[in-house]
Amino acid sequence: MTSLAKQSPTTVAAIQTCGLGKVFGEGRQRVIALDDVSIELCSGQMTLLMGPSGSGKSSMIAALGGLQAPDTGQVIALGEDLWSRSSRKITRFRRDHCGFVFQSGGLFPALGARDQIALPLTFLGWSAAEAKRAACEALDWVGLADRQDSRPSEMSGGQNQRIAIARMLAKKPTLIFCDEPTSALDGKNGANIAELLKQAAARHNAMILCVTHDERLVPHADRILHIEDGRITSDSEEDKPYAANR
Ligand SMILES: Nc1ncnc2c1ncn2[C@@H]1O[C@H](COP(=O)(O)OP(=O)(O)OP(=O)(O)O)[C@@H](O)[C@H]1O
Repeated sequence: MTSLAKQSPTTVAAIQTCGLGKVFGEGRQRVIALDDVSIELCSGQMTLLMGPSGSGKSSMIAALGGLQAPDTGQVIALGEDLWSRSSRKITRFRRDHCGFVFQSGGLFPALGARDQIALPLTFLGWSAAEAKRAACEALDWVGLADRQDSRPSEMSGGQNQRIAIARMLAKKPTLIFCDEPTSALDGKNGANIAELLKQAAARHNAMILCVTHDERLVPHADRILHIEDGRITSDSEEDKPYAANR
């Protein structure tokens, strides 16, 4: 486990897990999805979580992002014991602090880009004017300020994924979880998305945990974790002196 003592003054543990475990099924169907996972993930860093199919990557995002409770262990998120809270408080925590990006952006087919971003913000209680302003800012940030009214069908896969990222970033989440955000994209668009995420981590001092099979993301990452059979098998921060990673 990365010790807090090794962190530079600007990196703060956004999430710590201790002995995280998750099991599905019983008897011969029993699968250990997470096996005694203890890690710390820092604000301002983009960490890749890599591993073979079925190794536990999505289970990890689900446990850390307040989507699915682990069976054992703790998730300390932003200093609070996430899974000891009521489900209502966990939902509020996700809404207030977490951003998610998945393989297909999950955009609304009928909405233009600005409304894709603004509408969910109004559901969070933002005024229409605030939401519109934040949406325009987010579109500018991902380089699509000139496509405010374009619908998903009028844009490329890479552009739609940038909109999905803008939508996630608009509410300025502190904890960002991505599941295969580049797998549907070609090399250039994949690199573009990776760079946007990395800049987001730095600019908003957010923690980003990104599940991927995509080796092309490796050069953009601050840290790489490998997982197999639910256990963390390597951590780039443990493999070399901490200072060498800066
Ligand atoms: N709801 C579920 N019911 C039963 N088994 C499950 C469930 N969710 C996950 N598993 C099992 O837990 C293990 C870990 O699954 P998980 O989805 O976390 O892996 P993954 O690394 O994300 O896989 P992939 O890269 O294929 O998406 C797998 O063996 C999977 O079959």
